[in-house]
Amino acid sequence: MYLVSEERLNKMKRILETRQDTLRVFMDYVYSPHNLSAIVRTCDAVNVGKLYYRHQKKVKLNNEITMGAHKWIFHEYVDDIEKFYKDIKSQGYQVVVTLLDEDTVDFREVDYTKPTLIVLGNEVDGASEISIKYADKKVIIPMYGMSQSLNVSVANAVILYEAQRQRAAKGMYDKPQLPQEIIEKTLKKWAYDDIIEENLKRPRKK
Ligand SMILES: C[S@@+](CC[C@H](N)C(=O)[O-])C[C@H]1O[C@@H](n2cnc3c(N)ncnc32)[C@H](O)[C@@H]1O
Repeated sequence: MYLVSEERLNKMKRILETRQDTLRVFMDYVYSPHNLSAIVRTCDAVNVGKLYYRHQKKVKLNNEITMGAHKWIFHEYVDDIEKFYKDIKSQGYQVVVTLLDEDTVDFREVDYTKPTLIVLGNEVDGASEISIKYADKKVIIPMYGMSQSLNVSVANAVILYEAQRQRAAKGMYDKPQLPQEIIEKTLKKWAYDDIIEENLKRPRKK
């Protein structure tokens, strides 16, 4: 029988204690499973607080898409986009929309140590009109080659690692942002899910 080792439990605890609750990402109609997977993995690596997504077919993040990384990230499907933006702004978040436009600033000019929602646009159409309407900042990653844009998952990584750099420099990975009761509750759930999943994978002895 599989039981969670102390080492694995400590790892789960460390993830929750360094989680950047106030750094969040919204995938605004990003649709390619490959891109979704790469974005989820980078969000996991930087330890973002939450990942929001919406998609025409209400795609559910699953192992096939994310290679398992979605298990460790708090994620939420956005149904009512107006309500979503109103709620997040009322919680004091700045909305930073990534965009290929004239009317943008260099992504490094933003202070990502503030509560921040980073918005990623669709692979073909870019960010939606509604996201642009709610943007506090519109940012661009400068491009000097022939290509007009980066792959959306690459753009996500570039911006998240700038946010990670600024937050680490400010010591924001050194003390927990999540309330203790959320850390404990999540730890219990992760440990439980881990045990169930591992035991289901193991062949039964006859
Ligand atoms: C392939 S791009 C979309 C291109 C689309 N034709 C447009 O004009 O927006 C997909 C998404 O990646 C992000 N992105 C890609 N390159 C970027 C850059 N250089 N600066 C800012 N965001 C970028 C944006 O979120 C964009 O919506």
